[in-house]
Amino acid sequence: MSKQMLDKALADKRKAGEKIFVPYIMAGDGGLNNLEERLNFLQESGAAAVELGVPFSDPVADGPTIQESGQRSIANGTTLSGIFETLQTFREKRTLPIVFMTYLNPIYAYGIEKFAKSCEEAGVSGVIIPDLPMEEEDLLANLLKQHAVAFIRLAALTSPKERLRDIAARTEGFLYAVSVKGTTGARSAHEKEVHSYLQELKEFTSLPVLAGFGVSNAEQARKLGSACDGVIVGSKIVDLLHHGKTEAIKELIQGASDKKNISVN
Ligand SMILES: O=P(O)(O)OC[C@@H](O)[C@@H](O)c1c[nH]c2ccccc12
Repeated sequence: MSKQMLDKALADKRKAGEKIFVPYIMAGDGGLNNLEERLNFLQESGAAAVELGVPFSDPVADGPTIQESGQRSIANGTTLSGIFETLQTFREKRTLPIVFMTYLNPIYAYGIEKFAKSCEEAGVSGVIIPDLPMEEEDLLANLLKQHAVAFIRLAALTSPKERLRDIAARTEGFLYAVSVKGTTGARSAHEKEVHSYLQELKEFTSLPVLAGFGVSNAEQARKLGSACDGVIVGSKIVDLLHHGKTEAIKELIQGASDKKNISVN
């Protein structure tokens, strides 16, 4: 059921000819009691879904902005159980699909089977696990399937073509196209090869391809979005939220999908 919610939300955007915008926020940054309000705000601002970070002490793929956000969240006492409980409290009202971004360790510590079950119960539509290589994913993949939770795979710029094809064939919900070589964080520009990489990924899957990493303004979002189905923005959103600049978030989301201004490369 929850996977369906994600599939439908993304398909609706594509049918309407709109680009997909998925903001990332860290659960528990500022306290878990702001979560419902933040999700509502992002939905009203035009987000198609939200990537919700689960804080972890050793986040290998996170750049400084997301790391600090995770540390604030941990200092607030955020746990995976607490996040599930909070999501449960407004599950019925919620129409915005949520995907978790978490590392394998918190899932292991919580219990893999219990994790898949809790995702279903809390209405979590999908999960992204950046430190779980394709070769090791079987056990978790089956459990997630049983509980109708989309297992969103990540493609990397450095992966050979055959591997990208394989990853694209396996992904569920959407394909996360990591668009920089390195960790998360705002960057001034993307490398030229990103455009052809995104177009190639589009050929490998009929699911939406979303570009993430290094997108921090509407122009970058439109540029990358013109080669795929939309973008994921993390560090910039986390930073603006932390400083209470909600208007700027609205402008960023709306500017990213402004059809009048699509720049052609
Ligand atoms: O922060 P950026 O550069 O906008 O990138 C997105 C990113 O933050 C989010 O998707 C994310 C946060 N941590 C991750 C770890 C791996 C993959 C993705 C992520």
